[in-house]
Amino acid sequence: MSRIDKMSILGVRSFGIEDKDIQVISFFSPLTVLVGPNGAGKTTIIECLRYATSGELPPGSKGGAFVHDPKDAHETDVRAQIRLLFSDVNGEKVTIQRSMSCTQKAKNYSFKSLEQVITRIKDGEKVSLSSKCGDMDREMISSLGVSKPVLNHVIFCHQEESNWPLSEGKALKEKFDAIFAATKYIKALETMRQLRHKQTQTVKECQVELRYLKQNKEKAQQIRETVATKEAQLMASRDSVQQIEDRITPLENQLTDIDTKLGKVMKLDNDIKALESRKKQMEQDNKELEETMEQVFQGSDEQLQDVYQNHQRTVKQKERRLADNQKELEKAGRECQRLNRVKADLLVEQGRLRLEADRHMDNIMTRDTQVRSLSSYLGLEGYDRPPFSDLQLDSFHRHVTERLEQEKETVSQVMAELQEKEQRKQQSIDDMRDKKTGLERTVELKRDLQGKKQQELRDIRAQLQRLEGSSSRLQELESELAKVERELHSTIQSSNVEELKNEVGELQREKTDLDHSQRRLDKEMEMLNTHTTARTQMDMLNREKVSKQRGEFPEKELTSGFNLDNFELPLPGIL
Ligand SMILES: Nc1ncnc2c1ncn2[C@@H]1O[C@H](COP(=O)(O)OP(=O)(O)OP(=O)(O)O)[C@@H](O)[C@H]1O
Repeated sequence: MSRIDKMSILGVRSFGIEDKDIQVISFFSPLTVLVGPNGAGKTTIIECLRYATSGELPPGSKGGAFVHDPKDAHETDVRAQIRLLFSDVNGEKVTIQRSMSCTQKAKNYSFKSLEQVITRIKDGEKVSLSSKCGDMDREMISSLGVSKPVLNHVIFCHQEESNWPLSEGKALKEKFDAIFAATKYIKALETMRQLRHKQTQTVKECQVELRYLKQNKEKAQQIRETVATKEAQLMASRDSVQQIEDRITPLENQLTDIDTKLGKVMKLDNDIKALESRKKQMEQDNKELEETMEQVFQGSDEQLQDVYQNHQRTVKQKERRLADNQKELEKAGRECQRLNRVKADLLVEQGRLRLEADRHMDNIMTRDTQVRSLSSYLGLEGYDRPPFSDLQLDSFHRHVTERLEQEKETVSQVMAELQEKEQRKQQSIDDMRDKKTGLERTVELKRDLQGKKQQELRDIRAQLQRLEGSSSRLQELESELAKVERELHSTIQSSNVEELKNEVGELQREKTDLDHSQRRLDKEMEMLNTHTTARTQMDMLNREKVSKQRGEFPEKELTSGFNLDNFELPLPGIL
């Protein structure tokens, strides 16, 4: 069984933040009783025990209320630390240290959970485990052998939450479920049920698959047997094929011999047939010769042989002549073809030339017409009746060339004159352009001057308007001044110089005062003008307001006028 030995507290709630403020509480067996007046810190000790063991902060202290108030400590940043020494379920000594900080911000506090360290003594050496809160809480639960809900709701139940056994059914059940870890069992049971369901499903699927696999296996067996039979058949067939092939080879050789012999036989047969037909032909020729023969040669065989040879020579000569003649005939035929082609080309050329001749005639006629018209235009005589001879044409050409030269000269003269004129015009255009630029610049300057003058005029008008108000007062003052000056004059005449000087000084001072008052009055006038404008605006706004209340004006008109937000009220006492 685990047991808590000691706990030190620093910077939690009313516990101080300095090292000297560390409080160490020792716990006794079998019972420790905390006694003290209200606000002494009993609850804080229980809260610290709860936080150290389960990592749970007291209710309502998330914003840093669990840490000593930085305002009380006159610090911006306060650190708190709780250390707990306890024996774990195995009786080994374990220390847990949890730290927090609270920083004072402009409006609130910021709470931060800092380092968490568990230290054990293993084989005489200290082993520290620094880890995140979640891991630390799990480690504490396994070390203490008590679940978190038991720590929070039973052992270190906060006094503010101590009446949870009286809470309503659902919350109570949840608490009990958490304390007795029933939720875990329910979850485990649910998980087991789901697992069982899944496994049953898997078994069913596996059984179905097994059936299929068995069928497949039987099929595979059958196929394997069939394959073996077929392979044996194939082997047997291969042997028989080999045997047949062995027998076929000599037969093929024999067949080749037979083919060769058959070819020879057929050739001989053809020879026989040819000889027979030749024999028949010769017999027939013989017969024909016998029939056509007029007289039978009566000489000897040698004579016949001579005659025959002579005849043969004559025949050969004739054959040669025939061949020569045929060659010549072929040559003549080729020449004839070539000549025909030449004839065709010549015919084409003839047609083309005829066409050209026609065109030439047309050109001549056109030329003559043009010569006639040009001669009449140029006033040349002797070119009225075409056709014209070469002589006539030459003289016409000469005349025309002369006239052309004359015209060219005239044109060049005219061109020179025109160029001269153009240069003069260009010069005058340039002058005009310069003048125009100068005038434009002058106009611009005048316009600027006009603008400035207009501005000045506006200023003067404004000044005049301002002065108009005070002009009457000015007139009064001027008349007063004139009166005073008259008085001064009369007094100078009637008084001595010293008195007069004094009086003059006084009057000058008075004048200065009057000047001041005049300026002040001017300012007042200006102000009055401003206020009059403001009043007019105010009246307008009031009128608009009244009209709006009556619903006379449309929305647009109401919003497009003065903005009431920007409107400044006139100075009090003036209006
Ligand atoms: N954040 C804080 N900073 C400084 N002091 C605090 C802070 N929070 C509470 N305190 C002070 O700590 C004390 C509270 O102590 P605690 O509630 O533990 O006393 P208690 O002995 O349990 O009192 P009770 O008998 O009334 O329950 C009060 O004096 C309170 O003013």
